[in-house]
Amino acid sequence: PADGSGRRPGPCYPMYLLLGASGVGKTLLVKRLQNILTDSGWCCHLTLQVGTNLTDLLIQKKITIRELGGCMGPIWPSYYGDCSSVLFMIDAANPTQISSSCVQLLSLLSAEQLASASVLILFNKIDLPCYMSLVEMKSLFRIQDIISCANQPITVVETSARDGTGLPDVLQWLRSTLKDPS
Ligand SMILES: Nc1nc2c(ncn2[C@@H]2O[C@H](COP(=O)(O)OP(=O)(O)OP(=O)(O)O)[C@@H](O)[C@H]2O)c(=O)[nH]1
Ligand SMILES: [Mg+2]
Repeated sequence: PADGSGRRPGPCYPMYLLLGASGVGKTLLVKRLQNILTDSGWCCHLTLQVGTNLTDLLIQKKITIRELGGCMGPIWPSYYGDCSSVLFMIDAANPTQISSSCVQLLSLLSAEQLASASVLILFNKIDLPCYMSLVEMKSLFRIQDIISCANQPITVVETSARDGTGLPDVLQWLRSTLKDPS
């Protein structure tokens, strides 16, 4: 039984990477997704590892989400080989972080190991009054150019991990990535 006691720390597939700068809301997102799934009768299992959070969610089948803290940015690429899809989170209420997030996003999109990964970009914290709208973000961030130049299928969502806005879209994206085998 998968009760966690004798569990090896190795990846369970499919593996999703959850990336983004420090404090954008990755850990809260995963907790919220777990709560939504648990409330609707699915079971979840959370494993904590040093520096990385591994979360198993049951969505039709079991998937594993590995959160890599923003402070681990330099070693993100060492996890690319394991993963089938990427969730990249941006704090829409923190304009000063956007250009560095843009650089991180471009570098992950150009990584050879992620060439066939599905990518979900989350603009989080849209509950805050100072958040930038998707229209503003798109022009600042040139998201349209990034999407059309990338080889990966990219989906963009606006979320609030705090009040739950957009989280059904995240779950729907997770399900959709399970449907088309990549
Ligand atoms: N207002 C608001 N606050 C949020 C939202 N999502 C996360 N936060 C808050 O932002 C802070 C950082 O959230 P975390 O989930 O710890 O961020 P993280 O991306 O996991 O950060 P690292 O693990 O350090 O990389 C916490 O105080 C959260 O409560 C959101 O959608 N809206
Ligand atoms: Mg975290």
